[in-house]
Amino acid sequence: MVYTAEYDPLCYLGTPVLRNKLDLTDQAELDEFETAMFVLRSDEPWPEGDLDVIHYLALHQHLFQDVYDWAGEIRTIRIGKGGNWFCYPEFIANELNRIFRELAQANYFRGLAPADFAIQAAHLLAEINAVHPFRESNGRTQLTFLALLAERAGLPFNAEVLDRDRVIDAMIESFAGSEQPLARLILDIITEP
Ligand SMILES: Nc1ncnc2c1ncn2[C@@H]1O[C@H](COP(=O)(O)OP(=O)(O)OP(=O)(O)O)[C@@H](O)[C@H]1O
Repeated sequence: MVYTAEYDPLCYLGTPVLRNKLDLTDQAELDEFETAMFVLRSDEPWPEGDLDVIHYLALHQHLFQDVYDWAGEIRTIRIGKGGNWFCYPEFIANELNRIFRELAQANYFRGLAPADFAIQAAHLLAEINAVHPFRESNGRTQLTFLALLAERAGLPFNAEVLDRDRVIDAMIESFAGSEQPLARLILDIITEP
């Protein structure tokens, strides 16, 4: 997805297309390549870790290692979407440390009833989305991390519930301060059909 961004050295000069390992300068071709690599890497075992910041970065690195040199690295420019600006780069590391420290303090939402897990996970995802640590591919990393979190909490993860428009609408609402639609979505994902 193309972002609102300042001049970006990560892009091919004069274009919004991100430099990539295949040197694709056509956005549609890059999207196709990105999707194919994501599907392939998602199907492999994911990096081991402790559900902390390092683990989160490693997940992005794993999923997008074939596409971008900077996979797994925190972005260095300001970006936004639909008029919403995400965390300024100079604050990202601190914000991530805070968010994941709070996750550890909440014992990774283990032992919660599904409805409570959904509320807590919605808040977590809303916060990670507002930070938007990577230059690109934040959405897929967020959902992969959610799957990992659910698995570690012993809950199912029904990926077929993931309707793209519903996810985006819920994330946008969460950015505006209303986390209820996102919690509802997560509850549907972790509830046995
Ligand atoms: N206007 C907005 N305000 C806040 N968050 C948004 C907005 N538009 C999209 N998002 C969220 O940003 C994330 C997408 O980020 P990004 O494009 O980096 O990831 P992606 O994996 O490439 O995209 P996608 O999840 O759309 O495939 C998703 O969670 C999406 O819901």
